[in-house]
Order: sequence, then C-alpha cells, then structure tokens
Amino acid sequence: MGKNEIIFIKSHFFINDKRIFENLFQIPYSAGTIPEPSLLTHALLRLKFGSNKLSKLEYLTDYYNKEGLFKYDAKIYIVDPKLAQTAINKLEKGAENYLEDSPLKDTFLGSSQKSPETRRAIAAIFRKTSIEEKSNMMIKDIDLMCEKMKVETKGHVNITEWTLRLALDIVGHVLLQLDFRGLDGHQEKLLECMMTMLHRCYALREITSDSKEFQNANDEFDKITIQVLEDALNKDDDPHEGKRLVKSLHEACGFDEAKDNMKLFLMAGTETTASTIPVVFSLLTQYPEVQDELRDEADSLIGRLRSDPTIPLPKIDAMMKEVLRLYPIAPFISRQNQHPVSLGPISLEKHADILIFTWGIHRSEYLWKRSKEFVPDRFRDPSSKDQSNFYIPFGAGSRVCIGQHLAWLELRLAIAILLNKFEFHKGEETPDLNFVVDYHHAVVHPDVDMKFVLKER
Ligand code: HEM
Repeated sequence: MGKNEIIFIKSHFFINDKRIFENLFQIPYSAGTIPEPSLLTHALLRLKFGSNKLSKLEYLTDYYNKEGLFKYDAKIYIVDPKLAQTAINKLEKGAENYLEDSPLKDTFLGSSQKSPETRRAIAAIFRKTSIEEKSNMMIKDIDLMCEKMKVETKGHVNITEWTLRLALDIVGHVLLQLDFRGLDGHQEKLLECMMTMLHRCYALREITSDSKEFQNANDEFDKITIQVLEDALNKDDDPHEGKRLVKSLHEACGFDEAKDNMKLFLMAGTETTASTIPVVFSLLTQYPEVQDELRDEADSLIGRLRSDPTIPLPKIDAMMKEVLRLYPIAPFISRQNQHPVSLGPISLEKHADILIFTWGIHRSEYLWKRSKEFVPDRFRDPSSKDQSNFYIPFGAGSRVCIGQHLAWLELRLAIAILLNKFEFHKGEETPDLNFVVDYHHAVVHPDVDMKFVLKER
C-alpha cells in the first residue's frame, strides 16, 4: 500500500485515494469467479495477524468456507474437501514456478513428466511391507539414540537435533542401505548443509538462495551426495536386501538426476519426521496426563511392538493422527493445470497456481468439532462426530507421499520407545510451539529447536 493512501489514526481509517475507496467496499465475490480479500480485509488481517501469513490463510479458510476457495498473493487456495479431491486427482503436480530456486527443482518432486518411470522404479522399496520388513533397523537406530541420549544429555535434551540425526540414519539404513552414522556425529556436515538451506534460507529467511552461505551449503551437499552415490554404485547389492534404491534410481534416470533425487530423499526423509517428533513432545509436555496415559500403553505393548511393529497402538496411533491433523507438517499440496480446466463452478486459465490448503482444511471449524484444539483421542472411535472424512496429511491420489509408510512406522516406533524409556517435562529452556513455513517446499517447522527436561526411567 503506497504512502498516504490510507492513514490509520486511533482506530479511524482516513482514505484519500478513490481507487482504494472503491476497492475497500467492493463486493468480493460473484458466482463463478474466485473470491479475493478486499483491501479492507487485507488491512484487518494485517492488524490481527501481523506478518503471520499462515494464520491469515487459516482465517481466510473459514471466511471463504461457502465458496470453498480463494485467491491470495496470486495463488488459488482450495479449502473445500470436494474441490480439493477433484484438484488432487485432475491436476498435475507442481505449479508454474514451483521449486524455482530450490536444489530440488530437478527431482521428481516437482516434475510431472519424468516422474512416472522414476516412481515406478523405486516403488517397491517404499511399499508398506518392504518398509515393515526393515523395522528392526529402525528399532536399532532408535535404541542407539536413547542410549546416547542417556549418556550425553545430562537431563536436558534438544529433541530436534537428536531426531534429525535419527531420521538421517533411518533414511540411510532403510532406503539406501548406507550407514551415515548421524547419531555418531559422522554426518554433521550433511545435516548442517540441509539445515542451512531448509531452515536458515527457506523457512527463517535469514539468508537468500543466492547468498554465498547457501551456495557453499548446496555445493557441499552436492559433493557429499555425489560421493555417496559413487560409493553406493560401486558396492554389490546385499542379496538379502534386494536392489539398492540408488541403483534403481541410476538405472531409471541417470547419474545427475539420481543424485538430485538422493538429495530429495535425504531432505524429505529427514526433516519431515524430524519436525513431527518435537511437535509431539511439545504437546505431550503441555498435557502431562496424556503423556502418562500413552506411556502406560507403550509400557504394556513395547515387547510385542518390538517383534511385530504393525500391532495396533490405539492411543499412540490416534494421538499421532491428531498431531498430523492439527499441525500437518506439509501444509499445502501444489498442483497446476497445463490446459484450461473447470473445477466445480470455476473455470481456470491454464497454468493457474493452485494450492490445496491442507492446514486450513484440517483446522476448519466447519469440518471438525473443536477444530483448533488438540484432542488426542479424536481418532480412536471411527464413528466419532469429532472427525471429518477428509484427512490428507500425506496428500492423496497418484502423487501421494511416497515415504508415508516409512514416516508412519518411524514415528510410532520412536514415540513408543521414547515414552517407554523417558519422561519429558517442560523446563526453563522449553520454547512455545510456533511455526515457520518453508513456502518453497511446502513444509512447516517449529521456529526454534525443541528442548525439554528429560527424566530417565
Ligand atoms: C510426517 C512425515 C511426512 C509428511 C507429513 C509428508 C507429506 C507429504 C505430502 C503432503 C506430499 C505431497 C503429496 C502430493 O503432492 O499429493 C509428500 C510428497 C513426497 N514425500 Fe512426504 N511426507 C512425510 C515424510 C516423508 C518421508 C520420510 C519421505 C522419504 C523419503 C518422503 C518423501 C516424499 C517424496 C519423494 C514426495 C514426492 C512424491 C511425488 O511427487 O510423487 N516424505 N509428502
């Protein structure tokens, strides 16, 4: 808004620009068009939420509930479940400028053309049964983390750091048949590169993607992944493990793309679960009675869980579903249309920039009872009226998160084992739960590392 166009003095607006005056009082919506907040709505949102764009978008989700979609910053946000389902199935992955400036731009995350072969080539590795067969590797890594936490944390734990290292080791062991030894501190450099790019640049915006620091981190990340890929290609497959992911990738898309997709697996496989676990424990320290109840379940089922990772954990599973409802780590799903297309009553020009707004849909007061509250047993009773049938933390359709089975198993095992071995409490250093958004990769993270007081059991 230009200087002198609107002057705001003590709860009065003074408007001295005719165009703005008209815009303030425009009727924001007429049937068949995409509604857009008026300048007045923008101004009020700014007063209410400052620069917190995620909260503004969440507010607009309920505001435009009837229309089911809205435009904000030239992007179209879909918040109606039916429209969202249609958009997910009918439109293509990504958007015109999706992943521009990102080291993941040439991976199959953003590409709708190359992805089917790559996806097919690696699908077997990500299948639920293949992942479950490797649960022992995850359990070994989680146990190692717990042992190290006991020795090294002295009662105060930075769970963000530990779970980042854990997630890196699990991606290495389960997906790549490689030992990164993140928990032993051997891959500090790799984690540092990822965090410089993902947190400092894209989420916190402390540095830009053309800064020297970013470039150095990206070059180093490239160097490490090239080395890892070359080493892995030179090794024979373990006959018990089947073909390595890196070999399948290499055969499907050649060295350069395989290297970029390795970067994708390292980033997507590490930061997503490593952001979710700290959120879980932040909530469990805010609700200690829930933590105790879940610990009782973990204690009684841990023996069976270790030998069969698929057994139901009714309370822990329900709580994790609720965490991914209230705080979906991937808050948007990006889609675009190569050709003009109609979506419900709306006609879209080609190359519209479309976001299915999971965060808003999961928290809409029109779809969920007590929508903004943490209700840990909401998902325990499938017939509960507290539930909506539109729940998409991992997306949906042909481009659903390929790592969802890995993520889910890792989360339930890590949470059950951590609860069985430790109590988590709030301490002086424990931060409030606030989020920053990486709009490039459509991920939210807690804005700072999550630290707790840890009591060994
Ligand atoms: C809590 C953990 C996770 C959440 C909430 C999550 C969520 C998502 C979502 C919403 C999408 C987009 C789906 C769409 O466009 O329809 C996605 C895509 C993807 N995820 Fe995950 N994810 C998680 C963990 C992981 C893990 C552990 C990996 C392992 C490597 C992974 C790898 C990927 C990849 C490669 C894609 C792109 C798939 C494609 O475009 O075809 N994710 N994820």
